[in-house]
Amino acid sequence: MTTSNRILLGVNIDHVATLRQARGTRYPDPVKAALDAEEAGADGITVHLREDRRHIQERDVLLLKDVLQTRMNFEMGVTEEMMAFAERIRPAHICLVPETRQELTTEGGLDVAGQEARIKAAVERLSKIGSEVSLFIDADERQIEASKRVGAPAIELHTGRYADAQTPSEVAEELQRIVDGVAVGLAQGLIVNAGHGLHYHNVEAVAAIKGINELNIGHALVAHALFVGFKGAVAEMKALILAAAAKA
Ligand SMILES: CC(=O)[C@@H](O)[C@H](O)COP(=O)(O)O
Ligand SMILES: NCC(=O)COP(=O)(O)O
Repeated sequence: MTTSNRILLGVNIDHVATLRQARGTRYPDPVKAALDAEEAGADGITVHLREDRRHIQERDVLLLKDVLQTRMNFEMGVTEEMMAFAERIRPAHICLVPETRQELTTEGGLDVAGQEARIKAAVERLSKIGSEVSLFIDADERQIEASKRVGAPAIELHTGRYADAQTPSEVAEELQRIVDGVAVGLAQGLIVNAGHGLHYHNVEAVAAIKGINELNIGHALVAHALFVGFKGAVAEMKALILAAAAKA
């Protein structure tokens, strides 16, 4: 089991694109946000090219591919269209996520256990282009073990339920679910990332879980950037997670 306190910050820039798409303008440019994030200490840049193109567009992904100094984590649904696009851009990391048109945001984890053959085929196909494939799943032992069986080297635990928890006991219960999930993932030899709904006020407890490789954070950073600028928002988050991991 990894016991190192090293933790990485993946900055998700989707919601810079949400603001742009709201008016159909050329600004704000998520590519500029990515470069600013890198300057402020981001270890990687995450983008989710949704089937409905509500925020990130192909143009963003293609430009990022050329200009990123760090690495791209490309989130995608398991569809033929996305598989073909990923084969074209060959991102360093690919995270397979569940997607439905009506959802406001990604509501739950990918059901790997319920569709092992399909996910295994996708992992095999995407691994051939040299990408490290991770599966965005709930912190559920069954899903983590299935992720190992389908050959994914990495998982990203969905922290949305923890972020949405209201009472202290719910928060503690959801945090424990993530702590347990990390332990199961590490015991399976998986790289364990986490993300979704993480904010300045709830991130430290997750960053303090030993063995987590990377946190992917977007919405809270973009919101805070309105008041302190994108570089400031990223630098603040990075300092917070590094301090939390160092104290653990
Ligand atoms: C897969 C995931 O965790 C999502 O957070 C996504 O990356 C953000 O985009 P949405 O807000 O459109 O769900
Ligand atoms: N995979 C989670 C992610 O990239 C960021 O999610 P959020 O911070 O925008 O909720």
